[in-house]
Amino acid sequence: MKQPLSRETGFEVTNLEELAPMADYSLMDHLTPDPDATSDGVDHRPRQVFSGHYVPVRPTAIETPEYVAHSEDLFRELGFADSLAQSDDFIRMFSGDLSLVPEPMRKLGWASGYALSIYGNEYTQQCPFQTGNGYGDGRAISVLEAVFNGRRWEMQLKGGGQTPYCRGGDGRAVLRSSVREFLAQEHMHALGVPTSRSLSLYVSKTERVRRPWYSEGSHSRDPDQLVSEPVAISTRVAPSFIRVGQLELFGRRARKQEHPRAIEELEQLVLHLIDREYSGVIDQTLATPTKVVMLAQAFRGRLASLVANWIRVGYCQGNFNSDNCAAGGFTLDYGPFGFCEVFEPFYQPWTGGGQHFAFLNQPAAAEQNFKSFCSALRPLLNGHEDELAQLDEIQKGFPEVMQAEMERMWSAKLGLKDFDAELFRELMMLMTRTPVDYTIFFRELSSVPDDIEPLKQSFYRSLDEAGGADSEGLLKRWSEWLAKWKCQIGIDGAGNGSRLREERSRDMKLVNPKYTMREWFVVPAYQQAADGDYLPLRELQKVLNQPYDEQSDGVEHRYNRLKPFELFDLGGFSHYSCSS
Ligand SMILES: Nc1ncnc2c1ncn2[C@@H]1O[C@H](COP(=O)(O)OP(=O)(O)OP(=O)(O)O)[C@@H](O)[C@H]1O
Ligand SMILES: [Mg+2]
Repeated sequence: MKQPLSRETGFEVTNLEELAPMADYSLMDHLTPDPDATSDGVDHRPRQVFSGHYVPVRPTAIETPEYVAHSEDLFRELGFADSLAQSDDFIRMFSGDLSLVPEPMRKLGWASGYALSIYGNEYTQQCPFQTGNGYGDGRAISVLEAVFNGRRWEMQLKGGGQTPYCRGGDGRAVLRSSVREFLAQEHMHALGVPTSRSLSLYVSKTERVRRPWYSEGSHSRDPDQLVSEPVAISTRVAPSFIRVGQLELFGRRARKQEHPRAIEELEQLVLHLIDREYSGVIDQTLATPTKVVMLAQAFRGRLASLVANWIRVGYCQGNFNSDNCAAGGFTLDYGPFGFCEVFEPFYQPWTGGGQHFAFLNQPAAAEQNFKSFCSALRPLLNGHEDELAQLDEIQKGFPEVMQAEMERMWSAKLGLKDFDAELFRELMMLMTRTPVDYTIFFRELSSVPDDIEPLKQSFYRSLDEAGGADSEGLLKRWSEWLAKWKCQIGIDGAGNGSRLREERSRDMKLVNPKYTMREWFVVPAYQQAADGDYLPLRELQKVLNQPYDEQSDGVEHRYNRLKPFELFDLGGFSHYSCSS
């Protein structure tokens, strides 16, 4: 039976009245609001925001909201009863209507500005004013900060209507993209990858918007039609939503001395970040320059580990700009992402993304974001030569730290104590040339097979075919590789069922998931959800939330499968042009 986890309170939260006392808006109270914002928060026009950390905004509720799903795991962690997700006042709040929330909850949310760097290059033209002052949360609005079971969380609606940063966009998210983000966040959490979390998902029964998307069976790279889709609001949860891009906005303003409080606003934001994301590792009483150096060091470690984890589970972020890079070192912004099925080193599901954000280029993209992060901090170290030199060293050391994380990760995936570069290189070659399914291959390998027969389940072409399909002699090379690998993991000659072999297998299965979020499972789930049938989505949610478990035969039969050939190169399945 499920235990209520709310240890402090000893009961599960079943309605907003019980939740309200946990609200604590320290961000709104300690950071600076935009001085030009209207007090009622209904100023939704695109405009320039010159200073302040956030704009108070009233979300625009979606019409006739209906419950789609919530995260039972997160609800349990927060001490919420599952019934809360379908209670009227909770649905109202998390579908964007704050007008009736009980005090001390507030009827205003907040949106933040951020800057954009793409692969380390600063951009300002992406906002309608060409200054960068109109860029930020265009459709993300935080609505609550609260402390549950001793942990502080910020809750943010995605698709909650226009903000001053909307750049003329409608501020909405469609059900399709909301389902993808909702499922992916909890799947990543279950995979053990740091991420923003999913709280809830509500769809409008009547409100729709038009978005470019693919017609059925389209092989076009770009969407070939405009489709009308239901709007939805998903709520995501994290200790903070501070992005590298947000630090950059304030860093750039400080660097250019754009207004008299620019440096102070940068410092406030950095201290807030430390408080929210790094309080366990950075002592509050230290002087700011020391804190800044420690922050860079801590973020470097988290970012490198995060990206190594992405690669471990086959995740490609797709659009790893600085504004999609959370300063807390977790995954944020599930837009044009995808999970690698056929192993391709440069897998990139987003057609607009380019190779620099492709699967195995993510460590290099992370390095660029880290460079942007360090540049944003630098104004705080003006006149502190020692700390500046330390920051430079930390920045320079990124590739080495990243490489060490990658080697650790590959070693774990392969059950090795130490990284073996030659064994790894040969494997990459075989995986690419065969080619294999990334998830199925590593999971099958985790069973420590006697020969390559079980591994063939992951092959996307049958090398056994008559007619010279194996002209490169790959099967022989696979067998040789397997023998070498077994030798390296120390089970060469160890019989089936030997203790060592069992141990290796168990450890490898803890890092090599069996189930992954294949887009062709997700497409029918969001299509049926658009027709009002949410059961397929909830079934998929259950499967993806236990990715390392064997699960039932039925689940295995349906979900542990190679991508069907007819879905290759299909728009919306294999690639997408945008995500909104
Ligand atoms: N429909 C929309 N209306 C207003 N702004 C939008 C809309 N879609 C995207 N934006 C804004 O455009 C920018 C780039 O979009 P991107 O796809 O990176 O983010 P996103 O998916 O909206 O959100 P996030 O990064 O918050 O997860 C963001 O600042 C985003 O807020
Ligand atoms: Mg984004």
